[in-house]
Amino acid sequence: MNRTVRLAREAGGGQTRYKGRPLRGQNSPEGSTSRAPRGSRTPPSSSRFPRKSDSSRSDRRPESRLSPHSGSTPSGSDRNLSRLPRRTSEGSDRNLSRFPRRTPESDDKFRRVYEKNMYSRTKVGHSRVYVNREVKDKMYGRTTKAREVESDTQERRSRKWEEGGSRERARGREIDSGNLERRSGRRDVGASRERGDHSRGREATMDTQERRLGSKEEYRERRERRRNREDEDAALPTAGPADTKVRPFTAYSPPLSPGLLQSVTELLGTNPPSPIQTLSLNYFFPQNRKSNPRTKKSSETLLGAETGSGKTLAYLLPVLQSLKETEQTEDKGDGKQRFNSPRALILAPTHELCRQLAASVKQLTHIDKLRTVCFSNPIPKGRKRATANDESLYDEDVTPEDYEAQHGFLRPADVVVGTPSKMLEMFRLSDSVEEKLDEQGEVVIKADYGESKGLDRVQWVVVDEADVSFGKNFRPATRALLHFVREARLKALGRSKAPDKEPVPQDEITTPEVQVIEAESAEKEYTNVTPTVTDVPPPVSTEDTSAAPAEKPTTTTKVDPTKAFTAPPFNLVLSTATVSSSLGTQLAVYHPRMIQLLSPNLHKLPATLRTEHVSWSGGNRTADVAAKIFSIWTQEARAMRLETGKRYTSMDRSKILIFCNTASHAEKLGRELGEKSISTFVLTSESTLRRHGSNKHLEGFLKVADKAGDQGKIEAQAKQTWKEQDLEDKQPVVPTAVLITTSLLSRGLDFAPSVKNVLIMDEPQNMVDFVHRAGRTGRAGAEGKVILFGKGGKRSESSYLQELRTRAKTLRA
Ligand SMILES: Nc1ncnc2c1ncn2[C@@H]1O[C@H](COP(=O)(O)OP(=O)(O)OP(=O)(O)O)[C@@H](O)[C@H]1O
Repeated sequence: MNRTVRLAREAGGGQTRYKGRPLRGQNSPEGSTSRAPRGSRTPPSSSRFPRKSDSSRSDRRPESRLSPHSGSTPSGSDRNLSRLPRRTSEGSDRNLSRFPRRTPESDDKFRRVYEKNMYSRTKVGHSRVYVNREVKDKMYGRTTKAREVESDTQERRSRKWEEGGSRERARGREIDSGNLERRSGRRDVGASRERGDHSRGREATMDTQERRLGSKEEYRERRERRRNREDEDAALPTAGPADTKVRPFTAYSPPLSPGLLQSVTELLGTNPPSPIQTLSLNYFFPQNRKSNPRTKKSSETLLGAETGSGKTLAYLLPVLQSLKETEQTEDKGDGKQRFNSPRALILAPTHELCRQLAASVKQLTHIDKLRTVCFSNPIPKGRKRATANDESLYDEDVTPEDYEAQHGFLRPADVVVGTPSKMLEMFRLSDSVEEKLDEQGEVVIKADYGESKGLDRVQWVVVDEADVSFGKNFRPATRALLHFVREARLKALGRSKAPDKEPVPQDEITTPEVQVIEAESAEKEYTNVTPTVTDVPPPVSTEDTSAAPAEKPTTTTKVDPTKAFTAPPFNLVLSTATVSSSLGTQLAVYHPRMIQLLSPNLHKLPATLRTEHVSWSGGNRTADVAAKIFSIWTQEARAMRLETGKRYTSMDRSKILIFCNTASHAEKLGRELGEKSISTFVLTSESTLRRHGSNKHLEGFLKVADKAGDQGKIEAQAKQTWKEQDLEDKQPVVPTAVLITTSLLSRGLDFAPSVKNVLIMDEPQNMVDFVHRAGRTGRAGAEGKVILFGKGGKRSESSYLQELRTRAKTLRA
């Protein structure tokens, strides 16, 4: 016999296994009470395999596992063969009745399979030998942990196989007995089994299955019918399996127009869609999906995904595609209608974000030519600012008339971007909106408004940063605007009479077929989206209770439960990185049918974002911040020298974003860092720069929504300018690399990848605030770091910060 095989037998035991279970004809080597130790090859005990008596088991247990180098040959191959199950006089009958007869061939086959599984071929010196896996692990330094994991997996598989087997057998018995009963009228099925009449059982099983399933075609037809029925039955919003297979953007064209596809390619190159984009595209363009598990129409959708995950594109693509598709039909009228009103409204909480979103829309539609107006870009075309301080051109002073006359929404506008209150003002809906509780404790939205203009064609309303827009400060304006759009749409659809009482038929809405998806795995670690009884605001009704003055009527809008549950006559899309408990409550009460598309990493920090906690030294806090900033730049300089051998200049410094809690604190920090030769730029809600209607002052910090590579070009240009100035002035010019701000800039803004560090100086107000501040870096797979100041000994660190530190760890993706 071949030497290598002999070595193998010596090294191992005589237990014969196949895929984690003992081979047929062999009794389980496991003891009746003891469980197999981890890492051993013993299969879990199973009633399927009869156990041997203890004495016979001890015979079979290997004394030692030997190294192939030991050269000792304990009792050789014969001994191993003798370990194969022996038929004891007491067990043999039972074995014979349950298993096929053992033959030399079958024994040989078992041995081969056993060796294949237990042993592996390896090279020792110049010869190839079979060695026991455990020995091999030791030879190659494989860790016990790795072995344990593998062994656990095998054990699990083995158990699964056993369970599956027993289920199968039970099912077989059922069918078997039923069939036998029918065929021969015999009730005593046990008798036939005792006689070993298994062939009849098998036949019966096959017969029954064939009769049950019918032909393949019949089966498919039935399956199709069942699926269709499920589609009809699926109540909204039901969870269905999400189609998360990543396809390139090109796979969505059509329906994505070639123009949009080209713009996306210019922006992202060949990058595939992010997970939330895949969810969204599969949902809004279901015709593209191969599997179509459950589809149902819905006009309300929530997109939830971590910061920097590409939610903007996730909602813009379906909206812009839909606008492009319906453009033809819209233009068919008298040719003028299109110019009267926008077809999509995009709401965002800050002017900075509105401007950035508008720039993104413009970039995406520069080929398809959809017109975009941003109400936060107030300077009318053709007018130049007289002086830098020309107050008349600030945001607040731009009137709807200005827009109408020179810039505005009465000219072609497919998409309008703005904050909710600016929209109300520009559409002449309201100067003031407030939410109050009336005497009965019901929520009342109070608004003064003029004639509702220009909202009758709105097909899409997108609410970005939905948890802020539906939060305490913005809710009255957002809800009021949604109310007015709804009214205008119903009027346009000829349903102005008692609109609150009857639900709006879905067919009248240009809603695409949608897939109902809810990612189960979404972490809701620190927010509770299920409203509690105390959370739920009182129900809503619309009722005119106050007499309206002739020109500017005042309407008190009560929220009405019937109205709250009817679908809006337009598509409503909310986008957020945090589903806060108050947003959850709002959705449960006002939009119970909303479909939620949630990325599995919702409420997690981006995977590429690192977190650092820094203690205060106990002295001047500004000095600590300055020290941190210099240490960041010093590290960068060292890394650059090592990697490229080049000298690190002030132009090479990465950008740093610092968050404070108040405007005054931000201003003070800016001043003090300036004294330490750190050039900073401070932007808070009180800064006059904000009112100039452009994001120019944030240039270098914000990402430019333009062709891929343009960001790099812009930064290179900026560096060049600095260098030229430097030469001209013969003065060292230090570009501003530190932006100090408050939570104002923590929402939605897409900062450039050069913003690599975010410093959180003051304790964020809550976890949501922390997630958004931290999320300004580490975006779209770029590296980033968030540094949270305030860590100290247990005494100096507030309990809140301690909690935040612990939770930040759990937020790792
Ligand atoms: N598929 C993609 N591949 C690579 N980069 C992408 C992709 N989609 C979007 N991006 C980029 O990711 C960045 C972040 O996108 P976006 O601003 O939409 O994130 P977000 O999820 O809205 O973040 P936030 O929650 O902070 O608002 C943008 O610069 C965008 O160009």
